[in-house]
Amino acid sequence: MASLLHPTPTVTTILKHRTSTICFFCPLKPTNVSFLTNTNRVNTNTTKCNAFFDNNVTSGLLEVGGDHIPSFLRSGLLQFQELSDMQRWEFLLFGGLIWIYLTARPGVLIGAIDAYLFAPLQLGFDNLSGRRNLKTGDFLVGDKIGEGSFGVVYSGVLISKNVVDVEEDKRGRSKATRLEPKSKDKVILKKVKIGIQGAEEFGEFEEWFNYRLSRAAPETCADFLGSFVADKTNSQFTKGGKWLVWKFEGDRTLADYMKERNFPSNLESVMFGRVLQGVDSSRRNALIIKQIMRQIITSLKKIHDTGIVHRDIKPANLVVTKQGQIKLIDFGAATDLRIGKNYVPDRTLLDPDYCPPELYVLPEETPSPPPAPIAAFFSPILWQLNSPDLFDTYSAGIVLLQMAIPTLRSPAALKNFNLEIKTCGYDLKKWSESGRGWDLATKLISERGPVRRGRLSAASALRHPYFLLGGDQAAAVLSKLSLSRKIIVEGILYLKEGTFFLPYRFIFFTRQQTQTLARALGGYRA
Ligand SMILES: Nc1ncnc2c1ncn2[C@@H]1O[C@H](COP(=O)(O)OP(=O)(O)OP(=O)(O)O)[C@@H](O)[C@H]1O
Repeated sequence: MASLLHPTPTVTTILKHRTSTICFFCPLKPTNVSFLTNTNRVNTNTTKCNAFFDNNVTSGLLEVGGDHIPSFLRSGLLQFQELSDMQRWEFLLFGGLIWIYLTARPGVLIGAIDAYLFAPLQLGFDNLSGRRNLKTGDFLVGDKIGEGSFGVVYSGVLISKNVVDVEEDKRGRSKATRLEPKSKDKVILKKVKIGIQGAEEFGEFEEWFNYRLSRAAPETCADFLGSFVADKTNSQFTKGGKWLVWKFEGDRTLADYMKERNFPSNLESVMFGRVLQGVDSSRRNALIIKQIMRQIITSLKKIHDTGIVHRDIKPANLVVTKQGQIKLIDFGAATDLRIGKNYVPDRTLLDPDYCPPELYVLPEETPSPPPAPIAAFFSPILWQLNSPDLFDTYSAGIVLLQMAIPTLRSPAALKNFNLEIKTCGYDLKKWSESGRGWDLATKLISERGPVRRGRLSAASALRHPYFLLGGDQAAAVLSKLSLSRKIIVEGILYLKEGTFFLPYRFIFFTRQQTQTLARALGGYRA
């Protein structure tokens, strides 16, 4: 049954013809039609919808085929019809605004539906299907592949009778070395550390985020299989220890690919299924990077739509699947700002190399979240005011830069870059111009042009802003000064431009030294 607002004349109609919903304007040919005005029901036999207008029905509810409209809906619609045009517009406007608010990011309405309907349904379904009844004996733990502050990550296999023959060695330990497991049975197991402060809470959060995303945006992250608590102690398990389990999504992360010299070409056939033909290599590289970036940003958009900010976006947390999908992993630092999950105002969980300058996902003065329903109700306002999602997009920007600039791929180079970009006030354009001399390089490396010019001479190159903003010169001059002069100069460098006459007057720099320092100031100030 559907309600349709009738444009002219002003009639609100509900039409139902047996089982199918129909439109007032369609060339319906019902028989045995009854329609209900505000006051009475009129039965008629007609062959066309439009015939109702001929019967002077300009307002009322229409029932076709003898079906009855539920009384609450009928009374609601009748009340709506009794409103003046102005009141109807007001009603619609108010309803529209409420709808916009409830559906605006991070989605109060869909979040409530998820929490009160989908989550319990998932729990019930998983319990019935046995998905939530994972046990210690279901897994064989293999090699350790990573370790964070709160967990240790292992590869492993889900024991399935058809796939792996489990044998016991002389000491009674399980062994599964004789049969290769099928890739679909490979899993990743994360053991939550025991006795480390915050580890247990971290495990709970990571589990919660994985379940939430498995409902809201499953394609963005690794397939979460569930968790279990070890029920015995042996060489692999400690009784009472919590384990989280994911499907094995791929044996390398973006960080692993980026470490190789031939990145990004090493991802070409993974991303595109084949080697791109007829495209020159630099363009091919650009296409691969663009594809990776598109996937990262698309996944971020999806998780942000649910109110989740990952807070640890970096190449090591992006698994590349065999099908060329980039999947987000490691949601231990994530926060759901729809309900304030894993949000502690003054706590920042971050990798300093990928973290934005603001350090916090919300301003530090943001209070601790209230109970979930209240937090959820106010979350669109919080989101609009603070745009917490931009925390992740900064990290994604760093990933893009590392992919595009090979010299930024090593951890040391990235640290250096972070210092430089801080000095440039996080102005990447300034960084590329002053620090890297990009503009100068483009003017030095170019064709001569028709009159054998078109490239900078050494003299003009020295006048280029790259050299004028010479932090190197400031450092060189400073290194030759006595300590007392150094302190004064440091102090002056700290002040704004226009105070340079001071060293000239009082500490007898040569004019040239003063000018050099003045020029250097822009580049030196740390
Ligand atoms: N679903 C998966 N499929 C394949 N590999 C995975 C999967 N999940 C994790 N890994 C691998 O395990 C490594 C560690 O995982 P994860 O980052 O979640 O653990 P962690 O303990 O938080 O480590 P860290 O804090 O160092 O990031 C990843 O870098 C990746 O190589």
